[in-house]
Amino acid sequence: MKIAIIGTGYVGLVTGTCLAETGNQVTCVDINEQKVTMMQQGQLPIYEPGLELLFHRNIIQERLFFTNNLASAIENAQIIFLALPTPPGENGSADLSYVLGAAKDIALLITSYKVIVTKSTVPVGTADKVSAVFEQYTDVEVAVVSNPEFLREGVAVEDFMKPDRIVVGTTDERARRLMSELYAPYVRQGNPVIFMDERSSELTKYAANSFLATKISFMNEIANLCELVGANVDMVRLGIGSDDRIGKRFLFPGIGYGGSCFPKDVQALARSAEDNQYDFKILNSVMEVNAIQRKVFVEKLKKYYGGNIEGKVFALWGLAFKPETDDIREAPALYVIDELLKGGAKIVAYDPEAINNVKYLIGVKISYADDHYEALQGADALLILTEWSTFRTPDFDLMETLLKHKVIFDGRNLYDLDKMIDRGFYYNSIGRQVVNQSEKKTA
Ligand SMILES: NC(=O)C1=CN([C@@H]2O[C@H](COP(=O)(O)OP(=O)(O)OC[C@H]3O[C@@H](n4cnc5c(N)ncnc54)[C@H](O)[C@@H]3O)[C@@H](O)[C@H]2O)C=CC1
Ligand SMILES: O=C(O)[C@H]1O[C@H](OP(=O)(O)OP(=O)(O)OC[C@H]2O[C@@H](n3ccc(=O)[nH]c3=O)[C@H](O)[C@@H]2O)[C@H](O)[C@@H](O)[C@@H]1O
Repeated sequence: MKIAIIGTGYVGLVTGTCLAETGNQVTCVDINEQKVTMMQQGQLPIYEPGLELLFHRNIIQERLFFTNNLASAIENAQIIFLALPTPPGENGSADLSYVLGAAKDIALLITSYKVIVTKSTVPVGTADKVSAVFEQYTDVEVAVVSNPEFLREGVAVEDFMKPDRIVVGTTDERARRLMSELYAPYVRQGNPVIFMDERSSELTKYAANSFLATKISFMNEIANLCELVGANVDMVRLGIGSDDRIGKRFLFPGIGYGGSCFPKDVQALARSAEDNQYDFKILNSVMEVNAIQRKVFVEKLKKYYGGNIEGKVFALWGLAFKPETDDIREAPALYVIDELLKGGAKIVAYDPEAINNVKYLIGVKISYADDHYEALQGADALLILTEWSTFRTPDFDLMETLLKHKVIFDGRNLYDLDKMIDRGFYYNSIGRQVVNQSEKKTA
């Protein structure tokens, strides 16, 4: 099939590459000329595990193309995917200007039937708005389909190639046939392509993200309670997760969810409920808990130093909002950095992939290390903010020689409490007892 993808961010580029992988002819369009030039030269603008191999293979085999010329990209395309940003707009509702603007541009160019697919996360009623744009600017027939994306950054290729499910919202029979054909190679193991109306499909996406965010905020509250009552959240997590009705996944407490989606999507759904005179109480609490969680982490740190962190040197392990990505959008690490700097502390940060994005964003206000051990040199404490696998089994002997004090604040619960007791580290994690309180004297 001939496909056009408008927008080559995390979603558009993964979608385009993975659709080319099953034999489709895919042209990706972006307004960012620098990005397009990079991709035309065979360079990936993002870090996403497993993407590089597929990206190069499909470029070499001439199934994957990049351009900033919308007209040439959509001319022969049967299906046009909109993978454009939907950032928080006024009052937190989704800003549809990218999506509706692109719809208008496309409407002014097309000369034959097209299936227009909204891959971006968009509020209920957007398919109708997009259809209205086409009705206004062209007489050519189109079917506007909602096809939300459920991939996770860091495992995006795997998620796209083997999705748990594919949701397609359409009432147009021709579009339904084309979408079934397009996705058939991805559901050969039997996972469903679930067809529904456009509105239900649009809401499904927000409901999924909001439910997952709710799970995380719930566990963060359980973790906070664990600290007060002397329970261990890891044990509670295992205890409840083995119940199939609850499930083992997405029960990890931490310093709050970040990323480009959960924060904006929970907010957008709450806003959308409000617009419909519905007070979505749970969502408001989910957001409140999430905002508090990163503050709790910084407060614990400050309390340890008697409220004064001025001149302290902190080694930060992890800057990305989650491991296996270079994405720092809404990363809790950015909040922590900001608060530490406000308190007069010094920071030496390390992240395997996100360091350049942080350098670009905040520059020389903090120092950067070339590896995680280098960051520890002379630091008063180590702060773990992203659970990269390279941090999981570090050389503790080496850490002891590098750190000025054996103090770790772990926002991701990477280490075993007994091990830290044996090692004599002051170890403060989430929802578990604080280990080796006596070490505090050394700080
Ligand atoms: N990042 C993720 O993991 C997921 C994102 N989504 C949703 O997918 C949508 C896109 O998200 P991302 O890929 O993260 O965004 P992104 O910000 O990484 O990429 C968007 C791309 O669109 C380009 N663009 C903007 N205006 C354009 C135009 N008029 N024509 C062509 N290109 C244009 C930008 O230059 C950029 O490269 C959002 O609605 C998001 O909520 C859904 C599932 C997962
Ligand atoms: O709409 C989107 O953009 C995507 O949002 C999330 O994917 P993503 O943001 O890439 O990453 P997640 O793995 O979901 O993690 C999000 C945040 O939650 C945090 N998290 C996750 C799981 C957990 O148990 N605890 C926890 O604190 C992570 O650290 C991270 O900050 C969803 O998982 C995807 O299904 C969805 O497509």
